[in-house]
Amino acid sequence: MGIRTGQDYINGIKSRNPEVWLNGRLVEDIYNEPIFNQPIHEIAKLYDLQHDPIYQNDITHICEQTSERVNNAFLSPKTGDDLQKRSKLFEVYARKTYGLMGRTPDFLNVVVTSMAHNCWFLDKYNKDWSKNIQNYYKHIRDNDLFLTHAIVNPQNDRSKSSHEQKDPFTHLGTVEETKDGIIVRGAKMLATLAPITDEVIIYSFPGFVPGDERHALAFALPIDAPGLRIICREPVQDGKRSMFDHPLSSRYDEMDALLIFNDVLVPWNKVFLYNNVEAANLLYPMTGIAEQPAHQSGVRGYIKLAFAVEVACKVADSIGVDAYLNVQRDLGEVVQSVEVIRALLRVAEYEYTINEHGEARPNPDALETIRGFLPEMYPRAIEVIQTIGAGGLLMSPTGADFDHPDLREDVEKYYGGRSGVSAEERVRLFKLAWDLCGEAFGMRLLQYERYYTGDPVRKRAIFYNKYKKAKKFSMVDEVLAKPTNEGLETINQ
Ligand SMILES: Cc1cc2nc3c(=O)[nH]c(=O)nc-3n(C[C@H](O)[C@H](O)[C@H](O)COP(=O)(O)OP(=O)(O)OC[C@H]3O[C@@H](n4cnc5c(N)ncnc54)[C@H](O)[C@@H]3O)c2cc1C
Ligand SMILES: Nc1c(O)cccc1C(=O)O
Repeated sequence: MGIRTGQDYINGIKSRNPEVWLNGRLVEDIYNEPIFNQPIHEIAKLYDLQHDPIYQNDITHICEQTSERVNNAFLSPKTGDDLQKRSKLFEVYARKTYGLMGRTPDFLNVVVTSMAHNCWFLDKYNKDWSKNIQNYYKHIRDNDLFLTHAIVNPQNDRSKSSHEQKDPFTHLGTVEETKDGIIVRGAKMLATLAPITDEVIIYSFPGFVPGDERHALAFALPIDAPGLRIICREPVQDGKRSMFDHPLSSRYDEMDALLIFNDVLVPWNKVFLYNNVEAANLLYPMTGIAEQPAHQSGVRGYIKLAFAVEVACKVADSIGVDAYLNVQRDLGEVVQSVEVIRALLRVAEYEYTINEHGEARPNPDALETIRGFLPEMYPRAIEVIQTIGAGGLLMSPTGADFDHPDLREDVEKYYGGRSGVSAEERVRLFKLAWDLCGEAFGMRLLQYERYYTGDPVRKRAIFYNKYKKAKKFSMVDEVLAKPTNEGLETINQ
């Protein structure tokens, strides 16, 4: 089949009936559910880009194995040029969604591509796991599927390991083996976009300890697998909000969900790892599924930060406050933060390495530095929007006020910006800014940047420890090894 259109994607959504709970009710029709409908259309637009002659060559390629056109997320990067092709895809998708949708189809398709490319790792433990991931990769590539994932255990008691939780099946685990596959029970979080995807892949961040064997597993399933329950977080919009009043939250809200597996059968051919703590802990560091999606996150995060910074600059300009030194300083700072991320991305993409398995990997230090700083830079950009927009962010009238003839004159007079900025221009800009920096939608976007990659505190600590091992701080040793009487000898002669 190869690349799908937006309509193909929508037809897929309509053909399935996952068990999705939203606000205490079972959603009967995912496509027509107002809260999901617009985000479905935003994803569909990305699928359509694959057929758009302006974008097609930038985001797709002809598959060597099938001679069909497939998305660049399925390209196993072997050269720097391949990394560039991927980068182009990430940038196109991110620009179309302003970086606000983090888990567009490219993200997990890159994860599975990397796992399959590094099947040597699974091969060491079990040849079937390795074969299964390779077949799964072909399945999602050739059917151009959209995946969600859940790699974190629910937060019940973080001071205890999986097998120490009150109920042994709080964290997802295997109940039994059957001739058809494994039966799994328990929960996993936090599956972004789950209700509007085709399939789910389950694996874990490292952290299992001996005793956790039943929880150490990886597999994939269709999103409507019998027994899989999806409980959505409270929506940040009702699906009926006006695009005038909420230009971002009405379009780009990515629903997040908890996945509960009520004795779900995972067929053997979809099991990628099972009953093995060591393999489950090494999957993330060994198969490129940290670095390859971090490239997507880096490009997407760059666009999102650049977008927030543009909003800050436009808000300042629209009310003439960017004439003040303090405002210029803040704007200069956040513009520089965008430039820092842009530069780091170039380092990541050009200082790549080819590993012994022939896979091109972007520079991990640069990507990890992005992952370290974005959770600080993005909230700072949001703070700058809040500070510069100040009370005006809360004062905006609604689109309905603009439409009412009795209010028109007041609205035009009192809501306009600096000379040349009409009331409608300014109000629409401020509403967009408020979606980003004040609404629940914007706060979720901020929380996403803080936590999408795991706990930033522990990530930084891991980075430091690796850096220390690799660099050994040899310049200091070198200078200290110099003779302490070097200069004195010549002076005394
Ligand atoms: C908007 C959003 C979307 C997301 N989408 C996805 C998704 O699609 N798929 C997915 O799998 N995940 C997703 N995530 C989840 C993400 O992977 C986790 O939020 C992240 O890994 C952090 O884990 P946690 O939220 O369980 O926090 P916790 O690990 O519970 O941490 C909570 C706090 O306790 C501290 N803490 C906890 N344990 C320790 C420890 N051992 N040592 C020191 N400090 C500790 C942390 O520093 C933190 O401050 C998403 C998260 C967000 C916010
Ligand atoms: N956050 C990640 C995820 O959810 C899947 C794969 C990789 C990551 C990551 O940031 O490393």
